[in-house]
Amino acid sequence: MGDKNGKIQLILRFSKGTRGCFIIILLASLASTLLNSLIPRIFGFTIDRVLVEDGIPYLKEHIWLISLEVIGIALVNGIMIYLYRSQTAKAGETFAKNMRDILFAHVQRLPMKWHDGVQTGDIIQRCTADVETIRNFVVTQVLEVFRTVFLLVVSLAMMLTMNMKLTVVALAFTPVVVLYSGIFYHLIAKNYTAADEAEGDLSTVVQENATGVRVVRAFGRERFEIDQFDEKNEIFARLWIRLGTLSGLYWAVGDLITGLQVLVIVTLGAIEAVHGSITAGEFIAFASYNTTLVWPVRSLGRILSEMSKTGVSFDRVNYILDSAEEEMGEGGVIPEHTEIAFDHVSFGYEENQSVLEDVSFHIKEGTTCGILGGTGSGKTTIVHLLDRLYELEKGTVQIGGVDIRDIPRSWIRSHVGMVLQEPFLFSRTIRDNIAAANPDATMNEIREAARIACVDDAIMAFPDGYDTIVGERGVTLSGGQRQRVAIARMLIAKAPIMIFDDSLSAVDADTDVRIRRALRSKMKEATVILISHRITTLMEANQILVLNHGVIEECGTHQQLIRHGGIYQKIYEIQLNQDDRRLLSEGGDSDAE
Ligand SMILES: Nc1ncnc2c1ncn2[C@@H]1O[C@H](COP(=O)(O)OP(=O)(O)OP(=O)(O)O)[C@@H](O)[C@H]1O
Repeated sequence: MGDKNGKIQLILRFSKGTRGCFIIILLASLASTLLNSLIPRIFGFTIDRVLVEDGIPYLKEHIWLISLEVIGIALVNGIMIYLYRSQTAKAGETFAKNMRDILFAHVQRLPMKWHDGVQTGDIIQRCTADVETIRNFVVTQVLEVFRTVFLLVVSLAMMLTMNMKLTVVALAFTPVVVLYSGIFYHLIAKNYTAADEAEGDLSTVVQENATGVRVVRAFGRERFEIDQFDEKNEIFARLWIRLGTLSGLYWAVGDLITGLQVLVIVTLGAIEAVHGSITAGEFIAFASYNTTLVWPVRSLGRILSEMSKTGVSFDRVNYILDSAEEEMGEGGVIPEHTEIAFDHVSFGYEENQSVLEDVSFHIKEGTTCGILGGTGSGKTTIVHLLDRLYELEKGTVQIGGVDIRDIPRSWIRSHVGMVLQEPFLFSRTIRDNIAAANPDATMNEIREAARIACVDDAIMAFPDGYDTIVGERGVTLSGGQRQRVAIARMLIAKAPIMIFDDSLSAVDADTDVRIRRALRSKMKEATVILISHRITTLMEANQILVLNHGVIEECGTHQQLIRHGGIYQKIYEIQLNQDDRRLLSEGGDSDAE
């Protein structure tokens, strides 16, 4: 169940803004309990002192006074219940909102390595279902604890004033209920963990299928995916049925024990009344208080079983909050220029994995460096390290002569602009997607960026133009259009370091040339890394690195590499077909050589 202090601190964090509500709820609950506890006493008093032959004459004549008293109590009680319910709703929703806000903000700041290790469905499960379990417990069960304690104390006090012996008998059942509740507490916790995790697995399958629906259709994998879902669904249902059965058993045993207790008290109470140790009115009031006593004991069991679920959910939420956020490193050293240097860098995402091996290169400020390499050769990894998405293990990476570990991450993120091979666009308008990198950008700037990315015409051809919603709720953009919108998004950030990670792979060779031409002036102002499988994309670069299985095999300008006669030259020969010859003659009026 982890560290109790930690949990209390978490509850305090989540309950910000709800403390006033909780105080009102507690007071209303206390008042309501006290008022309710008066009723059996009034009934007992009426039976013993009013309805009997020698009853109080005044009250006999004015019996409505007793009714008035009961109505008054009911009225005030109603107000208290209203306060209790309305404040509970307010506290509950505020509590859950705080929890979701804190979790979402934290997930945003967790390092890439953390995201690599968890499934999306599991994060969703922790941020929704687990939050709901905790909310439910805190606003209903925790308050129930107070109500239960109030009821127990008040009922016991009333019972003790009437008959000590019967009270002791009534209390004798309590340890039994507490003991069996404790046993169920552990059983339910164990089963709830499995059921909750199964729900996370199920969410992952649904989420992956919703995202990858095209792949599923394209490969005719519907049957396989349905079977896969059925299997997870079956496990999920089985675990929840088991949990339900366990709860059913728990309630049945609980009812049996409490039923027995009531039976014993009514029998013994009746015997006492017959012997005259208590009056008839007291017997009725006592039996009534006993029922009220039984209820808190029963509810104590329920609280324990809910607590076991909440403990599991708390640990699952805490797992996210306990994970260290990315250190933004404010107050570090700010580089004065954007020369990039990798010095003897070796890296693997996992232990004993070697993705980059002793990689060293320099990119002068304002120049373009092309990277060519086969699939999985480590090109994107170089970008990840430069953007400090992963921590370096061996060697150094510098920007402007400063080790990137000394540069604030926020500076790096706002000065390194990136376009990925499969860019992600939000389900918002195209305008919002482009402006995501600079919310203050004017419409003119947005259109200018889109023009350079050669996507303005395509956007204007949509009926809603820049207000066209992208993705699930709107227009589906082609792969090439998405890449070009992402290029526009990067341009709007005006980052002095620009990275194009195979970001023209989905556009045809002609458009590739057009975009590169349009980008030329922007690229001259920046330090650029251009990653591509296509030599025509890279050939204008000031230097080109050829990466093979994480090692830099060749380095030089296009002409130097051709002359060198290595891998680059071979790839060049393979790629150089008729079309490319034409493009080379059009686009190859290079600045580099
Ligand atoms: N998050 C990760 N965790 C573990 N291994 C990873 C991770 N990302 C990449 N890898 C592995 O690192 C190696 C290099 O990947 P990288 O993405 O850098 O290659 P790439 O040259 O960009 O490939 P491509 O051209 O196909 O995009 C691959 O073997 C890949 O499986």
